[in-house]
Amino acid sequence: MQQDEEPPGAGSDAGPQERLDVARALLTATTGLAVCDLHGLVLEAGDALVAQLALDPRGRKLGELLSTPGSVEEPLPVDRLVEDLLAGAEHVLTGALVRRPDGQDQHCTVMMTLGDSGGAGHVLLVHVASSGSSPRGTRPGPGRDALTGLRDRAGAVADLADRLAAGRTADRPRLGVIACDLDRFRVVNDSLGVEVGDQVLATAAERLAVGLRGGDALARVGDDEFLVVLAGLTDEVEAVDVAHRITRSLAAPVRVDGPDGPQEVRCSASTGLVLVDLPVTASGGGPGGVVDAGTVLRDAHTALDAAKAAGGSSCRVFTDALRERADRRLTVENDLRRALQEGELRVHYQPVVDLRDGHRTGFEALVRWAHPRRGLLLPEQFLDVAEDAGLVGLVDGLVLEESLGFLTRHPTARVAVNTSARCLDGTFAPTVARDLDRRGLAPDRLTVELLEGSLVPGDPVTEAELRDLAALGVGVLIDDFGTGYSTLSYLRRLPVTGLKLDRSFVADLPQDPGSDRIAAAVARLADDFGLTSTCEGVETADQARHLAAQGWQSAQGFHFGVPGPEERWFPAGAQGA
Ligand SMILES: Nc1nc2c(ncn2[C@@H]2O[C@H](COP(=O)(O)OP(=O)(O)OP(=O)(O)O)[C@@H](O)[C@H]2O)c(=O)[nH]1
Repeated sequence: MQQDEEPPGAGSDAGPQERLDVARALLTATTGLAVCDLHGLVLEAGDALVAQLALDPRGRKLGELLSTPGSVEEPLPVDRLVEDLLAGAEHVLTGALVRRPDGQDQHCTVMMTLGDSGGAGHVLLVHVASSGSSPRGTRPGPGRDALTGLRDRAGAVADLADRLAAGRTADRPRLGVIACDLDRFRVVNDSLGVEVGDQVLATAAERLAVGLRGGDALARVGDDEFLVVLAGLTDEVEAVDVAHRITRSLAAPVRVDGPDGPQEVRCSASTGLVLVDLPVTASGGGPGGVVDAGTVLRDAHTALDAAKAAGGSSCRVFTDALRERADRRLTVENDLRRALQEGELRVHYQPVVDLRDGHRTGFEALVRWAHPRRGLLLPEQFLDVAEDAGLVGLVDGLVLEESLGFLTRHPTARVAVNTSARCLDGTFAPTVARDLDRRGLAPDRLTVELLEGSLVPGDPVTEAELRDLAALGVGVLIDDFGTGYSTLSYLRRLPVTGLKLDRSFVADLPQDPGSDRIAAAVARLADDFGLTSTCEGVETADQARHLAAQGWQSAQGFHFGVPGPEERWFPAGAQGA
């Protein structure tokens, strides 16, 4: 990683917020201070640094005392960092290992600035902020993550359990535990390679370390997941502030050494915070009752899931209401797994008509759950749970299979199926091609509808899947058009064949002038791009006439027919569209 070329947060172009964050980190961290000459020779050292290093560093070179985070053998490249400062950077910031003579190496964050020695030129001001240590030191090995040098999951859980068992003290009544996970990190790996992914992970670890105070701990507990334990909290606001600061600092671009040279990568993170009232005694019984590490981690995760569900790059604090919601989701998830096995999911079909003459051009396939107790459930009552639980592939696969059967039984029909972008994992297009071929179906009788908001811009796997589908002749339609983000860039980049206007722009037609202008503009856009145009949620003849006059080609909605089972459209023995 090029972390020493210009470390994250370094440079004279650091924004005011970032400078404030750095200043705050220094004020709150257990910081060792040293004054060095420009070759890194330590001239003066504070007591905290002497304690951190377990020796008196005066007269020694920084490179002997500090190494790069990944390798204890590799001295911190002090000369390079000083060069950045001399070139104008306000400060440089990097992760490092403190190499202690007792072998108890410590992960730390080093910040350097230039100071004025008062006539004798510049000196180097060095701040070494400790970011947690291991009983066995930070050399990658058991209990340590090899990439970042941080504690691994097992080490983090053991540390948390120890802290909970130790209970509260007057100045440490609470713990704050933050689960932090990078957003859509897979895309970085897939598009730029795992080496760049590693650089992003290492930078995230460094940025997290900067925000730590004495006694706090940081660990890498999963692929792209970190755990921060904030010790000695008296105030809830303090913890929320740290969580927000982490979210903000990770949202800043990361400079990496990419396949085509240096570049910036953006990979935000979501955070979930849980506040734990520590028990009065080791056996529990304090205001928070008995708390175990597993429960705390589960609650932090529940908050993290809520932050992810809010779209990422955000922070959520755990509450009992979140727990109840998570429990309810788990119940629905288990029920859905059973329903999939017992064949309770059904496909209904809603007609799509040509707006010019009202003839039926095809159907949209819509999943329903014939729940034994709750009746017929609509997709919005269970699909988000299916997405979260990784079941959406099974649901979409079932709808696709049923729809292909429908096309086989009704040779002139066309059908559009909804597909989660999550299913575009490299296997979708080949599966569709094989299934169409097996049934002898023309590909242009099938359209795949993708929710605009579920598409990840720039994901090469998704883009390749869409290209393969389009090359096959399958329609690719952006559903709920106008509600997601990066819409226009999709039209430019992706082989989309059609747009479906979201029902929210249809609901207030023809009276609402805003909806009217949007609908008209999107119709023109579709026309200009040579795309098919469909509107959904058409409920009145007035709306249908208005949309037809704007140039929309086709429509669906209660005005033309509510979704129903196959038999409604094709009574026994009937065929065709
Ligand atoms: N570069 C790199 N990648 C890793 C490492 N360990 C795991 N990964 C990858 O990290 C990715 C983790 O992705 P997920 O957490 O499933 O998903 P995500 O893309 O971050 O999506 P969300 O968390 O839902 O926002 C996977 O692609 C793993 O292969 C590692 O040490 N280095």
